[in-house]
Amino acid sequence: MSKSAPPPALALLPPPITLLTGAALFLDFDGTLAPIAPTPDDVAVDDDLLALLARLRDRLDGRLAIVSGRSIATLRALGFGDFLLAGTHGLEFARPGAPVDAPPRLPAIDAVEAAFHAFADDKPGLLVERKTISVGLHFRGGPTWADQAGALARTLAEKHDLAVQHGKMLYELRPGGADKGSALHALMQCPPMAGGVPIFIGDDVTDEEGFAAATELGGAGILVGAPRPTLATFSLEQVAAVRHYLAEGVAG
Ligand SMILES: O=P(O)(O)OC[C@H]1O[C@H](O[C@H]2O[C@H](CO)[C@@H](O)[C@H](O)[C@H]2O)[C@H](O)[C@@H](O)[C@@H]1O
Repeated sequence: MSKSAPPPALALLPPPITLLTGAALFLDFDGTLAPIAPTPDDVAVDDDLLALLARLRDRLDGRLAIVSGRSIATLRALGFGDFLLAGTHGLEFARPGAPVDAPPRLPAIDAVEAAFHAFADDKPGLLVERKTISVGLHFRGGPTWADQAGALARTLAEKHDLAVQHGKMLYELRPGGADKGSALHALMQCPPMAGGVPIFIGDDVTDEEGFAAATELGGAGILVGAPRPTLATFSLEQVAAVRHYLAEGVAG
């Protein structure tokens, strides 16, 4: 987690298009490249988005990576197989066509998954998301369960020595020791990202470490969504604005 507390909510300016010149671009997925949907499986990636990202990556001499809470297996299934990827909040990495560099799935994650199911399965609207090396408890369809879901997540995290990742209507349990900021630092050490100015675009609290890391290295964060306390420097109001901004970057 970042050591600096986010400042109070301010209305931030949109990023200038010149910010993309020489950028090493780090893009969150859910809520940034694709609108938030009722469930994780309701999200699809369209060919226009993949083509736009491929053109932008070429323009940036390869310096474009997807940095997501989704697992790399899921990112690849969604269509991002040709891109440099960091998955599960900075725990997994993969280059196009190469094996995934990730820690093993811990037995504790299976135990948490069973406990999540025991809690959620008789409660309409709750959803347990099985992920490669983590597990999520979604309450978007049952928001009245938010407090109990959070209490359960924290109890299980302490019992099994895992990290709690709070997302949008989601508690996820995963091994600790990484976040999107550490992912950015790691990717900036080697080609193709090394030598660029890091720009991180994201919408969620899980993206704040990415904003902090990009800023530390002389770049900037771009928050997607309404004003809130953030370490980002700029903002774009919604997914459509992100795609428009990236398209402007391709056009130069
Ligand atoms: O880092 P991201 O790429 O933003 O991924 C974060 C989590 O995104 C997904 O959950 C969120 O999006 C879902 C689909 O829009 C939505 O239904 C859910 O309420 C959100 O929390 C994904 O399911 C998680 O695994 C990711 O960690």
